Amino acid sequence: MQIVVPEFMEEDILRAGLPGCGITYDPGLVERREDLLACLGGADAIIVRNRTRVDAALLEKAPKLRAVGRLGVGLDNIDLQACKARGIAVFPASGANDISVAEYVISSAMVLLRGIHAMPSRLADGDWARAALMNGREISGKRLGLIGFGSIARETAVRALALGMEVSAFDPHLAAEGPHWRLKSGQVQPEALEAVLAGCDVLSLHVPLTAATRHMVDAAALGRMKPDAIVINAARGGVIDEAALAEALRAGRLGGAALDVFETEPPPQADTARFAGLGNVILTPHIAGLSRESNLRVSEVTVRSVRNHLQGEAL
Ligand SMILES: O=C(O)[C@H](O)COP(=O)(O)O
Repeated sequence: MQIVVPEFMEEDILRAGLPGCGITYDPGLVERREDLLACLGGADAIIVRNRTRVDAALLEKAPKLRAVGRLGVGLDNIDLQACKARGIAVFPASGANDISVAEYVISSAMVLLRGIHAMPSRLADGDWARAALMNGREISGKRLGLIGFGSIARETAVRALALGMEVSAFDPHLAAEGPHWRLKSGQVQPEALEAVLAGCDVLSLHVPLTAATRHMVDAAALGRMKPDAIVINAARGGVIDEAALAEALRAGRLGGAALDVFETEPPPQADTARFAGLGNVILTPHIAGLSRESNLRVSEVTVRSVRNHLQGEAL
């Protein structure tokens, strides 16, 4: 069996989990599209992160392909319909990076509410800016608003409730009544999108990027929020209108933002320059779901799914 992996993963887990397979592991292959397409002729499975476009052109070059392993949960880089039409199974690593993303959201919220993220460099420059920071806010008693209430949002809510936050969530795919709103650390309040936006102190996005969610948080949505609210996006860049967010921050109509994902990745300089000079912003290079622990879990889950599928089909 032939497995092609054009993006980074835990190589030991890959090789140990697929013994006897021919493995092409080249984390730089994603940058060399022609080379990637050229080595798919005999591939039974491909394992990707979010940068490999698994589209009709790629599938055409992979006539034997039976499985796509996804080292994450976002599937916007994969043509699911084309895979389905060919009978190719797609395996996201559901659940494997939930905790990492949830911890990213909570830690960003705490740091932005307190305003402490810029302090090390200011102090190193000799700026004892005590007065500027003594109005930092506690997370306890604040309201977290979630857009989307899947498993990552739930892990985030569990932690927020344990820290004394109130949590409300908008998810049109879930019934307003039901046990799914009751978590081990408390109760989440289902709300309409408008109510979540208007009532929260911290907004966190947890929806995939689809035609329906593109720019779901636009200038109008941001305009409904409290002027000191924090916006956190560790979902997908296109869900929020980055230009509108930067404008709202610059105009002082929001309290701060943490962005881990961008409309284009890596973002062109003009996109990140929008946030230059803003003291209340954290920008990170799509790492919310990546940690030592989640990298291991994600690789293990993905290898297991691909192996089980290929073995099952071979029987
Ligand atoms: O979709 C995800 O789970 C995150 O984007 C992390 O996965 P990735 O690094 O493989 O994109």
